[in-house]
Amino acid sequence: MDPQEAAAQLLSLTGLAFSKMHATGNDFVVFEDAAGDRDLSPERVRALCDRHLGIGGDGVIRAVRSEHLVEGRELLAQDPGAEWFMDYRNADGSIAEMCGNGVRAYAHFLLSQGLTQMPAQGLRVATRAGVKVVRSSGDGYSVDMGPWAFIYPERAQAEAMDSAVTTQGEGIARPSLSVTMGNPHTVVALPDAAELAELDLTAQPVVEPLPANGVNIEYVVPAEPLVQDRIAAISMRVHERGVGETLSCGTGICAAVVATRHWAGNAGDAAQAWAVSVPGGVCGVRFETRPDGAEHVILSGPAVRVAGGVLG
Ligand SMILES: N[C@@H](CCC[C@H](N)C(=O)O)C(=O)O
Repeated sequence: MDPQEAAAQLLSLTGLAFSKMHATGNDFVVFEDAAGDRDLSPERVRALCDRHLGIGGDGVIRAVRSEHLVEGRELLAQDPGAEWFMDYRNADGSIAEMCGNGVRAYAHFLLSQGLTQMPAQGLRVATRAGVKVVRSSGDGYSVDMGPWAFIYPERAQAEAMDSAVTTQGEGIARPSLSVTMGNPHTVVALPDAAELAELDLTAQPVVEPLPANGVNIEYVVPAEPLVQDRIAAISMRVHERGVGETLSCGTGICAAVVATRHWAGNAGDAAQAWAVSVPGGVCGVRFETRPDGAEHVILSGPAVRVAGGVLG
């Protein structure tokens, strides 16, 4: 970003109190705007997220009372407990439907700033991908991320692959599987940890076909054997839509588990839970089937408030 432009954008936010949060290294600038008065333009988001000229982050999260946003009011009408809306923006200023690490960081922000308390049945957070329920867990927070779905269900079921991903510096298109967790993901399996470590994710990988609104891309290596002591383990790196490579992506972790389980067939059925290692730490994933038959993905992991400050 141009330094003068960044300075001007930050000046326009003078006095804004913020927290710097992270969840397995996926980092966010989080602030309260209860009444939804702040114009969170893409330029302001880019300035806040700039790692040299701003605070630095993979995204910005604005805490708005649901009643003050059109999307929030719609959710509140069905779910009066969803008092706070997570307004999530990627570092490039684009809007994303959902953020699995962000929602844990957001819950931790609301609780640590005294903006809400943890109800016995869990904290209901309104997002553009619906209401998510966050609970305290042994490793920090767990989130019911809702049901998963294949983006191209027919191809996914018939061929277990539905798209191809070409990564910078590689002359091959690798087969992949596309999953929505409210936001879009394409998952690629790699044979071993060395290939995962060597990937060049400094440029946007090319995905064919590209989902209409772009996609996050996860590269996974399943443990060998996949399941030990009823825990399935995978390692993952991610290139996030609107950001670039990040140290972790919660929705990406869920999508990676869904794809790996699909590929593993019976071998994955023995797993009670999944442990996903990313450069920023480890998250847990498990599945829960609801009475209506829908299979929900439960994501768990830490959330940390690193620091707080005031702009200007
Ligand atoms: N890091 C997030 C996902 C953030 C949004 C993503 N970049 C998108 O555009 O969909 C996560 O933890 O899920």
